[in-house]
Parts: sequence; structure tokens; C-alpha cells
Amino acid sequence: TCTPKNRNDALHPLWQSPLTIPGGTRQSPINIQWRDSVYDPVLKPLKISYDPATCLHIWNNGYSFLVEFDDSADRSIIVGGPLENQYRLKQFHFHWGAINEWGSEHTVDSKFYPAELHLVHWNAVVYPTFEEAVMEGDGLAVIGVFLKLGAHHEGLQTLVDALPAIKHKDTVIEFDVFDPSCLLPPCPDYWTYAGSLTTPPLTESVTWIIKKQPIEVDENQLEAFRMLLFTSDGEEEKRMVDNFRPLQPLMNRTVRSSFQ
Ligand SMILES: COc1cccc(CN2CCc3cc(OS(N)(=O)=O)c(OC)cc3C2)c1
Ligand SMILES: [Zn+2]
Repeated sequence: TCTPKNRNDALHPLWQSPLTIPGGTRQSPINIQWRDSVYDPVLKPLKISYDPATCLHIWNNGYSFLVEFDDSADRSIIVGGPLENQYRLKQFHFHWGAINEWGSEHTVDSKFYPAELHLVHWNAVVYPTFEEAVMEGDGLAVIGVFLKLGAHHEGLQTLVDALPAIKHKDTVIEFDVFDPSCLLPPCPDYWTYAGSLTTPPLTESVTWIIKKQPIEVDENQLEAFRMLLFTSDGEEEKRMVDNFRPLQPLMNRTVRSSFQ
């Protein structure tokens, strides 16, 4: 078997694209070493205001399932925290594992969670389109929320009930009212650092805001994620699991915390 001369040339099994960005200095995900994070008293509370009516549809893009929002106006936005501008919600999606031992993209003190929610926002104050914001250092802001095994999550169940209808890659269904705020933990504490998308185009355009407190979901809800397929209808079935990118080097970055 032809193995790459070094891991840098390895192709990611999921995307057949390079696993690393040549010259990347702020790649994601990373391990968050709690004791190395630096409390920054200048960090403001993150202000989140989502309009549930901006929800459009839920679809299986062959890598995760995404809930997309109407981002043609400032109706679902976040502001404050580490952000200079307000950012518009574009979509949210999850990453998860085949078993509960792993699945999150970020880790805290090298601990994996079974899944991780990403709410992707873009800087519509500075950039005309999401596509352009994806290419700029201050273009995106992604809120990361860890999922841990525990109690049934009422808000998540609405999403789980829709998954059988988008089992295959490139299937989509209408999803006209959903408030993603119900997926956020009550605790305001977060870590923040400068990073990248964890899926192609892997651009170094993301201000990451990782919530300290996980939300609890139950085993049936995690299993529902695992019955999705990477593959289209008619192809040999491949279960959609382990859709997370490997940890990336911290390099010359500091993770800041909003809490002491
Ligand atoms: C210029 O490249 C693009 C322009 C417009 C849309 C896209 C696709 N979009 C990019 C951001 C993104 C980011 C995603 O995950 S993540 N972990 O936030 O990097 C993702 O996970 C399923 C999907 C997408 C899809 C790429
Ligand atoms: Zn993601």
C-alpha cells in the first residue's frame, strides 16, 4: 500500500483533501488545556439573539447534517464576547463519534465528548457575502457546545425527529421554526481562540467561542445521529460517524477564558 511519505501528505478519508493546510498557523480543532487558558477581564458577555422564524431547512451534506437560516438580514445575530462586530447566524451542525468515548472536535484537558455542536456565524458588517467572509481572518465566529451523555434533551428531540427524513447524502426537508438558543447551556462561561474551519476549505477565518458547560443528551438521541449515512440513496451504505477532524497544533496561540 502506498503510504504518504509523511502524515502531512495524508488525505483525510472523509474529504480526499489534504489533512493539513500548508503553512497553517491557526488550525482547528485544538485541545483546550484549562490551566493554560488565560482569564481576560476585557472579554464581554456574549449576546445571542436568534429569531426562530429565520430557520429554513435541515439537510444531510454528506459530512454532517446542517440546519440553515435566512441570513439576508440581521435577524439572528450574536454580538459582544471577543467579537468587534455583530455576526449573522448561517447554519449549525454537529460532529460525533461511532461510540460515546469520542466524537467532539475540541477536547478539554484531552477529554473527548461524544459530540459537539457548531453554530456558524459570519461578519455581515464587513463582508458582503458568507462566501467572502469564509476567506477572511475575522470573517466567521463559531460557537462550540459540547454534548455529554445524560438526560433527554427536549429541544434536540425536534431535530432528532427530522433525521430519518434526511438519512441519505443530499436529502433536505423544510424546517420552518426552530430556536437554536434551546441548544445552548445556561452558563455564560466560554473559552475563545483564533482558529479555522474544521472542514474544507479549512480557511483560517474563525473566532472560536467554546462554551465551558456541556449540554446533556440521552443515548437514543446520540444513536439517532449515528443512523445517518455519508452515502447517497442507492450507494453502499456508510454510517455517518466519526465526522470530526483530528486535533491540530496550538502553535503560537493563547486560549482566553471569560471566567476565572
Ligand atoms: C468558500 O467556501 C465555502 C463557501 C460557502 C459555503 C461553504 C460550505 N460551508 C463552509 C463552512 C462550513 C463549516 C463546517 O464546519 S466547521 N466545523 O464549522 O468548519 C461545515 O461542517 C459541516 C460545513 C460548512 C459548509 C464553503
Ligand atoms: Zn463543525
